Amino acid sequence: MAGVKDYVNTEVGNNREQIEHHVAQILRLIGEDTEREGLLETPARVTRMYEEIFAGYEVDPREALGVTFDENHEELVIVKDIVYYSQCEHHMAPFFGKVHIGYIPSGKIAGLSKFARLVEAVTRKLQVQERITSQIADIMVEVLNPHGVMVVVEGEHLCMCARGVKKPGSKTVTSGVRGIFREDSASRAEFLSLIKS
Ligand SMILES: Nc1nc2c(ncn2[C@@H]2O[C@H](COP(=O)(O)OP(=O)(O)OP(=O)(O)O)[C@@H](O)[C@H]2O)c(=O)[nH]1
Ligand SMILES: [Zn+2]
Repeated sequence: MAGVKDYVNTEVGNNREQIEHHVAQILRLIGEDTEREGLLETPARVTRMYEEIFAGYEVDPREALGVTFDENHEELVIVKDIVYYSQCEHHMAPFFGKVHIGYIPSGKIAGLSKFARLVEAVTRKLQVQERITSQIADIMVEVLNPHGVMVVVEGEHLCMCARGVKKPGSKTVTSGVRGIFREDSASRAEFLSLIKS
């Protein structure tokens, strides 16, 4: 499988010329001079950036988590502070932060790097934070069938900082809780205290 950085959106790659054309149009429409030196390469740069930041469309997130091992560890496993960058689907403005994933396996574990790959697969596209959170939790359940999953996502949304209500520093925190974590407040508390430590 390709490395996290190797994922590209081939749809963007196949439509490079058109995307560059439309980016140049937008530059003109906002009042820019597309012939000035600093902007000559900008449509091509934006297109290359789209190949990267929209690479999630090319990846099946279930496969990202794909390689699993049979193992008898039935205690809490946490992979925390997984940094993500995504784009809000309302404004196409970046939002970014950290994902914390905890699960209690029931015979099946995944390689640790695969959690970061799963996060890449669901965040590198137009998204809302709630959907990122529930997709990660649901795919964990589907692929690993664990006793429980808990996902916490922290996000800072530029559409709330740089424009609109202009509230820099405000953070959105979302959680997804599946299986045993729903009933067992002690497991939830253990997860929450460990992601803070
Ligand atoms: N629930 C949720 N809302 C989001 C997310 N990202 C952006 N938004 C919100 O999406 C909403 C879109 O609201 P609209 O009223 O259609 O758009 P708008 O006029 O640009 O809204 P303002 O941002 O309030 O100026 C805004 O309230 C954003 O803060 C997200 O990940 N989850
Ligand atoms: Zn937004």
